Amino acid sequence: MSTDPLLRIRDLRVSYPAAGGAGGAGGMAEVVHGVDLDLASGERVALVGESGSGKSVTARAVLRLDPDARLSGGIELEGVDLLGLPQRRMREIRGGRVGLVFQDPLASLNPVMTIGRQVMQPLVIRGVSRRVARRRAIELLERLGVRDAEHRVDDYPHQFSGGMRQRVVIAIAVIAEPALLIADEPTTALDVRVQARVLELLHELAAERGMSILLITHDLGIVAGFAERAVVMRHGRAVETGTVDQIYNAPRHDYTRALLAAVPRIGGDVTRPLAVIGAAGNAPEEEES
Ligand SMILES: Nc1ncnc2c1ncn2[C@@H]1O[C@H](COP(=O)(O)OP(=O)(O)OP(=O)(O)O)[C@@H](O)[C@H]1O
Repeated sequence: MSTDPLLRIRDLRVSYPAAGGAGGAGGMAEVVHGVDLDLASGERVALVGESGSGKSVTARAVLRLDPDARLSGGIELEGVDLLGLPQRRMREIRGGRVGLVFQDPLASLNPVMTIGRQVMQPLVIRGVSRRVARRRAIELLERLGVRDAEHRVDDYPHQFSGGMRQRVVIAIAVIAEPALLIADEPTTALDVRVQARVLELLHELAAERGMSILLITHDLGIVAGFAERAVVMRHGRAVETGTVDQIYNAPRHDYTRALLAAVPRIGGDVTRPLAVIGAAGNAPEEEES
């Protein structure tokens, strides 16, 4: 049996045209500096780090979503080198073998297309009949907790709440049964209770379908109950990779310790101010209250 990972990223470097011509050769500035990441079939991995650490750029590189980005290194999905594929094949992979969920559900939905048509679309463009696609869309929305989905498929996005819209976005991402779901801060825009439910749904879907998930988050607090492994990113580099248990209980890198210290803990002292992550990656500054 093959032990090849579903996704294998090696020495990934991502550069963008540098503003004002500064930066590296050819006026490019490198923002991701040689990231390695493996994701096994059915595995849930979290990519964690502060804003600007390169998490989204890494995730977007997997699907080659930024036409301006120059990518080097290796990205293999199911043994296929994605960096060598023509754009036509990449379009098949997006929404096909790889589903995508972004932070802002409203921005990801078309305001003038019904929910049903948007959820059906990945199936319809892959040749499934409208009748079958509509049925599958209704079933999936119901599975994701959209009540009365039979009728609500004919609504428009503005008629859905934020949490319900994020379920719709998840439905669009998974309806074609991807092997991998990339979820970039999928719950950041939601209130805490809805956040927990959406993460639970993603977890259940992954288990039911054997789907892998790459969860991108700045919030180490949500990783423990969700992922099996985590990759901690800082300044465009993966500074620590390990099981969630190891990362939480025996972090090796100062920066990981600082991120952990910033997570409010249930049962912890809620009057203590949150730790601030030091600019040089030192232990967090703490203030007595
Ligand atoms: N299209 C782009 N052109 C130039 N630079 C970019 C582009 N997209 C991202 N960057 C830069 O790459 C770096 C990493 O950004 P990235 O969005 O991956 O961070 P992140 O860790 O996902 O943070 P956030 O949670 O804020 O999105 C940042 O310095 C950002 O300014």
